[in-house]
Amino acid sequence: MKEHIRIDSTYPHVLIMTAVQGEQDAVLRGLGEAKGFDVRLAGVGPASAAARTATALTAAKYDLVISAGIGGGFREQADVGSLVIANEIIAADLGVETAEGFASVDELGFGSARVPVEPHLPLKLLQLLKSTSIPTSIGPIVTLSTATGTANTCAELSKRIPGVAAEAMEGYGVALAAHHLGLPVMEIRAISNIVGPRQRELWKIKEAMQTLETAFSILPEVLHR
Ligand SMILES: O=C(O)c1cccc(C(=O)CC[C@H]2O[C@@H](n3cnc4c(=O)[nH]cnc43)[C@H](O)[C@@H]2O)c1
Repeated sequence: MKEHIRIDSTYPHVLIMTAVQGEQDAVLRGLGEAKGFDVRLAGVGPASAAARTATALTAAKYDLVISAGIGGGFREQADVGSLVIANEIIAADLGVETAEGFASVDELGFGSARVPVEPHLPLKLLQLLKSTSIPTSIGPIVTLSTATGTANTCAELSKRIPGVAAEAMEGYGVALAAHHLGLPVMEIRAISNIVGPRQRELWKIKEAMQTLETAFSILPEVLHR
């Protein structure tokens, strides 16, 4: 008789938050029959994401929370078609403007605009993604309530946050709700466009959804399932 070896997962119940339905569908296609994952809609922007993640976290017990979807990549850090896994999730517009420039809530002493991520999982996912053709990088992902639409804002963000790899609009909200409950977090973004002057017609949404699907087909293996 075949012997079945059971490997207990450190993360038996995982909550995945996506902004919109298309992203949710891509993640669900990737996960396939994998057990232990709930994929919920966060809505667009950090406030909606925080509120809806907090609601989901009061309704059930989870061991890991992931913000996932498409995102903008910073030139020379993350190309369209690539995947970025966060090593830090940063609310890039949470602070004040001063005559000397932007000052974050950290500098003002009002909490932190940065949420640390689970340190081992990004590298494990990166390693397993080597079996695919998806270029993958690990770096800071910023959350903004207003998506960047000019070269000036893009340059300012790159200067202020060294190595910033991607931007999206929900990560910090999802991460903060999880962090308040002591839960580990991740953010995974499939790059649909380059951050800078807004050129919506150039966004490669279909390709980014395919990248997202592939990443989530690998994730159960990363979490030992
Ligand atoms: O038009 C569509 O078919 C479509 C399908 C799925 C998603 C969208 C979105 O526009 C989602 C917005 C969502 O995407 C993130 N995102 C993507 N690129 C950026 C960016 O350059 N800067 C900030 N956010 C970006 C973001 O998280 C939004 O929630 C459309």
